[in-house]
Amino acid sequence: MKIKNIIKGLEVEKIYGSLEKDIKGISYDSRKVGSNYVFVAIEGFESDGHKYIDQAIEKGATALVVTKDIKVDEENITVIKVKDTRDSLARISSNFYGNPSEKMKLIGVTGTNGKTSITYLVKSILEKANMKIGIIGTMGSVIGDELFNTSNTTPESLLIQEYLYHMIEEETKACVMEVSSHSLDLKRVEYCNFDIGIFTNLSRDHLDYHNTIENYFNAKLKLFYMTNKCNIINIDDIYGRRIVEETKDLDISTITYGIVEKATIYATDIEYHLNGVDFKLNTPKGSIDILFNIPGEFSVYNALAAASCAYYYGIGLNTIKEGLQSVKGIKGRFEIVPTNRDFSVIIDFAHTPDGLEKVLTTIRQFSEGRVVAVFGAGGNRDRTKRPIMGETVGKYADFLIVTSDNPRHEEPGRIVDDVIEGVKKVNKNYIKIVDRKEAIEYAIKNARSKDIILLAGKGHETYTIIGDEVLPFDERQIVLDILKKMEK
Ligand SMILES: CC(=O)N[C@H]1[C@@H](OP(=O)(O)OP(=O)(O)OC[C@H]2O[C@@H](n3ccc(=O)[nH]c3=O)[C@H](O)[C@@H]2O)O[C@H](CO)[C@@H](O)[C@@H]1O[C@H](C)C(=O)N[C@@H](C)C(=O)N[C@H](CCC(=O)O)C(=O)O
Ligand SMILES: Nc1ncnc2c1ncn2[C@@H]1O[C@H](COP(=O)(O)OP(=O)(O)OP(=O)(O)O)[C@@H](O)[C@H]1O
Ligand SMILES: N[C@H](CCC[C@H](N)C(=O)O)C(=O)O
Ligand SMILES: [Mg+2]
Repeated sequence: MKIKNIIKGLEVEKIYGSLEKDIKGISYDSRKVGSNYVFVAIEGFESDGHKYIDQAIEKGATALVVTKDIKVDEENITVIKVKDTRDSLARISSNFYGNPSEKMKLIGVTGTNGKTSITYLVKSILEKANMKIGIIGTMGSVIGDELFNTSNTTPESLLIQEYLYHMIEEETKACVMEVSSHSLDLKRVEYCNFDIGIFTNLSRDHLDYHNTIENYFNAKLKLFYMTNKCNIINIDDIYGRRIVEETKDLDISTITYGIVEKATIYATDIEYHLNGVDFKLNTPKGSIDILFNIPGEFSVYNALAAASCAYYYGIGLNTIKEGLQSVKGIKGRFEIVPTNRDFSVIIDFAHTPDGLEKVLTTIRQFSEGRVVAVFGAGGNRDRTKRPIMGETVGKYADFLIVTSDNPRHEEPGRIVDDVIEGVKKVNKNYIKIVDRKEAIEYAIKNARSKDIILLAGKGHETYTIIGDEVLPFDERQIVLDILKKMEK
């Protein structure tokens, strides 16, 4: 594609050189530049792409998108100066891949907890309505039958556009994408043509990045100004009600959902079980009973969000029911590990105070023995949530094993101490075992009859991140290995 076509709609400050060159690809990482590429220089948090321009040219870049005045020795290099290279990356990536989001139904899901869960529920329902649907999110991107691992929940704009392009090629005409607050702030989803935006809830997380809850909320709010057709909002959440208020003058539909407040789509007759939750799904077009296979009130909210999305697309209640009920479970979300013993082990991705409260209160509803929690907090992430996580778990569990969860570049023992600071506030029995494998082993070896052991924080992850290293760590396997060892 010619440069002049790639930069359509781009706000340009200055251009040097020809716009007639044919471009084969785009990269914002000098190490991944190929022959006849555009290199987009981004000033990041750790480094500055402008420092790597020479390397980019060496590797074959023939055009540069920059924010700084730079001197290029080579002739024949086109330089395009812009105000914001993250925004420009999103614009040119969308152009390069033929603006794929305009050719499909794109659904964005944002909020602190529940995004991944909802994407899989939406996929299940839409598939029952014979729509082929892709996913972009924490557990990777699903295009056709293939899963592509991504390191971010919402990848960089270039990758989003590439994935959407491949979805179109595969005749997947709908995509449900998790839209993180970082991605909204860092313009990864700019120029995405969203049909629908779904809001789950907002609670404490990511203050390392946003500093205040208000900034975090404002980042999420952006999605609901980007949508073209419908906003789907949980109005039992105070921030959900604010979104409805803030967007009330927009010329698009709003569907509200909830259990407590009077909403468009709501649940009644909720009956909780350890293996799921039953409820009546009520819509303006009628009601239907749902037997949902993931337990907890939070699961009712996730199901309502997904049902609202299907409802907007005109999918009938029976199909919605079929789609929701055919989800037998989602990896790492209230996943019960078979132990064949008289105690239970549950793996769950709760990694925020709210997520922990939700999953622990669900377990408490049915526990006959002790509730034992093995958990920690991630390194190089929000520190302010750590003591609150400790306090929350202390409130709802009977015994706490405080351990590590992806220490990244922090000292694991110190992260554990930050969590314990909160545990101490509630005067519960706890033990500090920094090594997570040893912590799990301790929980299992000391399990009593009818105990429920919750392994929280890692969910679907089958690795642990120490420094920059990603090492294998699959809790399912670890539990099974410990049980086997105990049999000997
Ligand atoms: C804080 C943050 O989001 N940082 C993201 C950001 O990195 P950065 O701006 O710091 O990049 P940098 O390292 O300073 O480099 C600047 C530029 O120089 C370039 N470079 C660098 C070195 C080199 O040799 N050559 C070169 O060209 C880099 O490619 C980059 O373009 O841009 C990168 C490329 O898109 C992201 O991978 C990176 O995510 C990091 C890894 C991250 O951990 N992000 C987390 C906090 C995040 O985004 N999380 C959310 C939410 C999670 C959830 O709750 O679900 C998510 O969506 O994943
Ligand atoms: N609607 C909800 N409200 C509160 N907690 C929830 C909800 N849904 C799920 N959870 C809890 O949060 C955990 C993470 O759920 P999920 O992966 O769906 O969230 P997410 O928003 O995608 O998280 P992330 O920001 O890491 O991508 C679950 O394992 C569960 O403990
Ligand atoms: N997407 C979330 C995942 C957290 C998972 C937990 N295992 C951790 O490492 O903190 C984040 O990056 O904050
Ligand atoms: Mg997710």
